[in-house]
Amino acid sequence: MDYQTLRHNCPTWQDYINHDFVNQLAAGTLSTDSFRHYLKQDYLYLIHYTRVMALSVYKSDSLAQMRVGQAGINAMLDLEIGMYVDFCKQWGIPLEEVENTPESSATIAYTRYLLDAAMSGSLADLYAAIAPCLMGYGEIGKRLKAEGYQDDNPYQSWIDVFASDEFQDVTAQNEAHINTLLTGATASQEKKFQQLFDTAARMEVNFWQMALDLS
Ligand SMILES: Cc1ncc(CO)c(N)n1
Repeated sequence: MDYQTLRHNCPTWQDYINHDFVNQLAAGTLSTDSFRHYLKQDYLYLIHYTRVMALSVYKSDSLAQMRVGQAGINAMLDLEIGMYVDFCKQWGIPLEEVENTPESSATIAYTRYLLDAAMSGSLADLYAAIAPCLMGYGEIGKRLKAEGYQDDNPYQSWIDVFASDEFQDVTAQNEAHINTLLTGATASQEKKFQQLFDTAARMEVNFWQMALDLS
């Protein structure tokens, strides 16, 4: 089994990648309220996600596996969370306000699901569960870049992070890593990988919808 098989078999993948939130953001027409809501919830999400990445280091057997986890942690803390901190500055949102925002149900469901999968499963299970997150945003960044950018898009720096060579390098490294981890799995292990992947992708759709609904 490999990453492309998981992606291909996932029933909600296209709903995730082509969600209205993403298309409105790319067109620059997304309401600022929705983006603000997303910004705060995604910041909270990324804190938990980084903890999952740290668990990937804990579950690693080799230095090479640990380094993949390390690159993921760096991408979160330096690239993604760094970008949100900049957005907060630019939009006049104090960081304490973000950190004290109550988590939405969609945020709690997704982050705790990932943490549980990471804690209770194998390293391969962990990567099957986090693959939609990292790989999906990489795919979105690549697509938006290929489609060409709108002038004066207030959300351009969000797109730039996911379209950047740095982020694309991390996703390419992760795809290779996932493929190695999934190789030689038994049928029951493959079933579990797909379930983890599909559930996470479903939660990604809910996450975009939460931002559009301000829920
Ligand atoms: C909900 C969600 N999924 C994926 C990413 C990409 O890391 C993100 N920032 N937020």
